[in-house]
Amino acid sequence: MEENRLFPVFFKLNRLHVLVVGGGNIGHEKVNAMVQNCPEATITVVATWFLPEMETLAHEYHSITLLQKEFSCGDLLGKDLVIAATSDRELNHSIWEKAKCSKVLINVADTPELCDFYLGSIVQKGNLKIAISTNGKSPTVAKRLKQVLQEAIPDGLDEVLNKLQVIRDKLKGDFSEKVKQLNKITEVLVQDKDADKA
Ligand SMILES: C[C@@]1(CC(=O)O)C2=NC(=C\c3[nH]c(c(CCC(=O)O)c3CC(=O)O)Cc3[nH]c(c(CC(=O)O)c3CCC(=O)O)/C=C3\N/C(=C\2)[C@@H](CCC(=O)O)[C@]3(C)CC(=O)O)/[C@H]1CCC(=O)O
Ligand SMILES: NC(=O)c1ccc[n+]([C@@H]2O[C@H](COP(=O)([O-])OP(=O)(O)OC[C@H]3O[C@@H](n4cnc5c(N)ncnc54)[C@H](O)[C@@H]3O)[C@@H](O)[C@H]2O)c1
Repeated sequence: MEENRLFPVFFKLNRLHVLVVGGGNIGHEKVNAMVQNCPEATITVVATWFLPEMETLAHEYHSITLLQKEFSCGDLLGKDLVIAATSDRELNHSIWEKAKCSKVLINVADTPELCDFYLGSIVQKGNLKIAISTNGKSPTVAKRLKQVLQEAIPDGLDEVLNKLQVIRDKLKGDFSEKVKQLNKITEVLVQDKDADKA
């Protein structure tokens, strides 16, 4: 079976500055995904025009800055991540070239082969977050799986996480003893249901 070799990480977008080039449907979708996860995400969007939905989003989230202009090299200065989401394939390619020269990580929305990272489909329940990737095969399946998991994960799990944090902070002893105790307490989460019935 073919394997997904992407390595998931969870960015703290309030500590990074993201440049999005393109203020149309896809630019809006990507910016919206970022602020839904991190309302303080620092995002600059450069585009020759913006969808009204993008303008509304920028009014709602003050860490979004809209710059109505053509993309230029200088837009990359001080940015940690870039998303090229214009409708112009050649332009997207040239943004990629410039980002590579500047050693900035880039996602090129119309060319998976040029992406240093993909955005995932995201399940969120309180403190829990699960990011899904289909290796770029089918973002629609990722979206559907998100809906399934969102329903399947009980709301009560967040309470479990909060209680476990309290226990974790209280546990004394050396590191391996702490790990042993936490594994014991959480054993119930992976207990075989059939074994319970027996
Ligand atoms: C998960 C999600 C996150 C997000 O965007 O926030 C995401 N795409 C979503 C939706 C979606 N995207 C597309 C459709 C239409 C149906 C279809 O074409 O399949 C739908 C469905 C819909 O909108 O309902 C079209 C599309 N997408 C890409 C291309 C280019 C290509 O494949 O060549 C094209 C063709 C463009 C064209 O034909 O013009 C590429 C990528 N899309 C990815 C992520 C990355 C791979 C993730 C993975 O590994 O699975 C990757 C590689 C790069 C990236 O964008 O990061 C988000 C779900 C949000 C949610 O959870 O609700
Ligand atoms: N990755 C994904 O999830 C995904 C999904 C669907 C489509 N796409 C791809 O994303 C791309 C964008 O699609 P869209 O629907 O958002 O397009 P769109 O036409 O709605 O928006 C294009 C944006 O690019 C901007 N732009 C164009 N030239 C520019 C320039 N020189 N400088 C600055 N901004 C410029 C425009 O001002 C506009 O804001 C398409 O190539 C499409 O194939 C990706």
